[in-house]
Amino acid sequence: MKKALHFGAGNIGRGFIGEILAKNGFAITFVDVSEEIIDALNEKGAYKIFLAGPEKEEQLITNVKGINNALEPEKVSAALVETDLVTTAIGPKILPKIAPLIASGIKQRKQAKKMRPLDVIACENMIGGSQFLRQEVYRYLDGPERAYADEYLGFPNAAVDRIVPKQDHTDPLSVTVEPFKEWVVDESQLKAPALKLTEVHYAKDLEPYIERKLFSVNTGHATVAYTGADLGYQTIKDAIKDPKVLQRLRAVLSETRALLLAKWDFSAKELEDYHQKIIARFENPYLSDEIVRVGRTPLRKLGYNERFIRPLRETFARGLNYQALLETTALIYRFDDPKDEESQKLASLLATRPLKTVISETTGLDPKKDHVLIEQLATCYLQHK
Ligand SMILES: NC(=O)c1ccc[n+]([C@@H]2O[C@H](COP(=O)([O-])OP(=O)(O)OC[C@H]3O[C@@H](n4cnc5c(N)ncnc54)[C@H](O)[C@@H]3O)[C@@H](O)[C@H]2O)c1
Ligand SMILES: O=P(O)(O)OC[C@@H](O)[C@@H](O)[C@H](O)[C@H](O)CO
Repeated sequence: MKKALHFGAGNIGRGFIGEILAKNGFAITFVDVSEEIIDALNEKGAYKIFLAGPEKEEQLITNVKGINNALEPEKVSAALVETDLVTTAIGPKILPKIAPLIASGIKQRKQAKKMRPLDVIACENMIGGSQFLRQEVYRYLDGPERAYADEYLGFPNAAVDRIVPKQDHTDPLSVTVEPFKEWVVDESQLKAPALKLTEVHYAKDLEPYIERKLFSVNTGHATVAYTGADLGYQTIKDAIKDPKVLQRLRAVLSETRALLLAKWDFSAKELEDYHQKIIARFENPYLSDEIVRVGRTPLRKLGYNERFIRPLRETFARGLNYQALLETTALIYRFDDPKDEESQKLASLLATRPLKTVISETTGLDPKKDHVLIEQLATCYLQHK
């Protein structure tokens, strides 16, 4: 049986990546720091996925086990020597933390003279996720190890799309997911094309796909979250029933749609259908997704290449409309989740530093070059009642 090593046994890891790997005949070793999940995987060797729809269809994923990388890091590198594929769904900020483990596995593969290709696919919500992981891994490799990795290791970028909310099953492994799913991998960066997965789309150029996904699903999702939070809602499905939220979502999607149309080879009809489908996904009555999950880590979401600042910069540069994006981005500074460290850090920055400095430092916008956007964001923030 083929072997996959997957980092991050959380919602999307079990609820999507695990499903596809299992369907493709892989035995999966999940790596995670959650003792509860890893122990349960090793005890049961299987888990269930439920589809959030009227039928509540279920699927059993078998041939799974786990390694706790906080307790047994050496087992992770040993597993990497024997694996046929590596995937991650762990969060962009955690990738640098697992890079040394992956590097150590690569060193051992080299020592064991494994002269066969291996792809490492980061399935995170970020542009260039696998290539970012590659950079982090290479920091721990010397010259000959880098040469080995150049020859045998691929880090193809990817875009993954399936809404998997926080779970409330009594069984820690069961996971409820939306029926929709899409996984796109950059074919040009594959080292082991013989291991192409069914139900995964391989694109010659991933950029249009990742931008379409991030600036539609994720910009839209976060728009519902931050607008909904501001109006006192707790869940995405409740927030989107409010006409003010839906109107803001439509306005934001129309702005990012104009940008995607200007940049890439999508047709207007294709993008309109895609956006309509996204709205229906957010409205799914069988899925309960909390606003605090979708709005989580607001400092990450304010990043220069992230779901708001990049479309803001690019619509601005192209003379396109960006008013709804601007108003929504300003709301991120008002998002308050006492359990979210980044939300609390943002509040403390706002309390102690000048507003425009905070905007510039949190978004990476340049006070000289991007002063118009910084001014406009500050005005939106201050005018908000
Ligand atoms: N949930 C979704 O709808 C969804 C959809 C598409 C993409 N994503 C992306 O997938 C990634 C994971 O999201 P998620 O929703 O599954 O989050 P999650 O919190 O459910 O899962 C993350 C897992 O990583 C584990 N983890 C954290 N630090 C670790 C470490 N140092 N070593 C090993 N394991 C560690 C956590 O214990 C957790 O089980 C994110 O990049 C997210 O943007 C999520
Ligand atoms: O995972 P984040 O924090 O980048 O974004 C939150 C949600 O928008 C996201 O997890 C979506 O549910 C997912 O990207 C759908 O494919």
